[in-house]
Amino acid sequence: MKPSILRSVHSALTRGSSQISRRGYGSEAVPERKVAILGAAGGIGQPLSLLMKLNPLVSNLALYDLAATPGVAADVSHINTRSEVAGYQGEEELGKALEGSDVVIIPAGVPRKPGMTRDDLFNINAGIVKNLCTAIAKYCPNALVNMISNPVNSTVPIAAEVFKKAGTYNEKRLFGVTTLDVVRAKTFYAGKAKVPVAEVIVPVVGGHAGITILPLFSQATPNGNLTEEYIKALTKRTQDGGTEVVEAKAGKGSATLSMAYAGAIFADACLKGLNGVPDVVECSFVQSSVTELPFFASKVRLGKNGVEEVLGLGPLSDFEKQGLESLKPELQSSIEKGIKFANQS
Ligand SMILES: NC(=O)c1ccc[n+]([C@@H]2O[C@H](COP(=O)([O-])OP(=O)(O)OC[C@H]3O[C@@H](n4cnc5c(N)ncnc54)[C@H](O)[C@@H]3O)[C@@H](O)[C@H]2O)c1
Ligand SMILES: O=C(O)C[C@H](O)C(=O)O
Repeated sequence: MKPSILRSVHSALTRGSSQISRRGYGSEAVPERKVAILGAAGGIGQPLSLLMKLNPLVSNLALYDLAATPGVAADVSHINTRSEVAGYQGEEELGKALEGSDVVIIPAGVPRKPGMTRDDLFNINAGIVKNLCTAIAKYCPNALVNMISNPVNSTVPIAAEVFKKAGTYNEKRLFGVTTLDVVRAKTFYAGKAKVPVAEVIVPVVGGHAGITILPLFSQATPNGNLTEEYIKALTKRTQDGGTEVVEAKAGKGSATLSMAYAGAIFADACLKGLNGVPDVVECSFVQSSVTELPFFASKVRLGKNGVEEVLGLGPLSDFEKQGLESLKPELQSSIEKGIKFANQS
């Protein structure tokens, strides 16, 4: 990697600490923050471990998986950045990995193969998420939980039910990570609108599967004056972005590198919020009253308690209004499926 590229990756991930410095703290005064990654040896987990090791807001990085974490942790720990890295392997070490965590990121679970929907992962991943969340409730009940494991539309409600049963549920602290949808929407929009990708802002709302992913290109900036035909094509490409990668990988999994990038951006936003950086806003799938659905992705203001404010949808085009109505039945049934699973097993 060219030094200039490394510098921009580093600066994208360090904006939080520089804002803190500008607000009167020395870099040594950045608070201690422990981040745990569950599924750290996987396709997402490894590059995400690397990116979180580059984040100066992290003081302790706990890498947990069923196997192979000693190697990943030894490797990542040689990088000369702030955080101390520790690897934890097997269920008996899960408690130690979680204790004291401020943010827990969960990419544990199986990925799709061509021809599968995210819901086809439910039977395996629902149980994994349930067990991990049971441990989170026990060992770090106040952590912010960043759920990456699919199907996110169901795994987030599962986590909520597990936390409710344990008496630790706080709706401000549970997030479905939908940042990859935003990352894709920005990239695809910039390409078509011929605007600098670094300047693009596009909210993506709804959920994280097929038509439940609703990019709001009518609110995209800079304004690219795209025709309705282009907007429809961009919407479809964003909704099918995960499938595009699954097909290109031809049986070798789903998005890992772009997801690690997206996961690192979202975790960084959570850390900035915890540290009191103002105006940190990201889209996320959270408990919501923006629509009649109990969970919904929209812009969320992050702060010292996690979610400070769930922001509304803003003005929608007719095409987006239609998309919103069409996604509701599928999203509702995925949410109900998660709730039912958590309460029956
Ligand atoms: N939210 C999103 O935008 C998004 C994007 C991409 C992938 N995903 C999802 O992320 C998940 C992981 O994808 P991947 O490509 O990294 O898969 P992977 O198979 O490469 O890695 C998953 C890792 O999870 C580990 N694991 C399994 N059960 C575990 C348990 N009980 N405790 C701890 N670790 C456990 C495995 O050992 C493995 O290392 C999948 O469900 C995938 O669909 C979500
Ligand atoms: O598509 C998948 O299965 C993985 C992930 O949800 C994605 O959007 O890339």
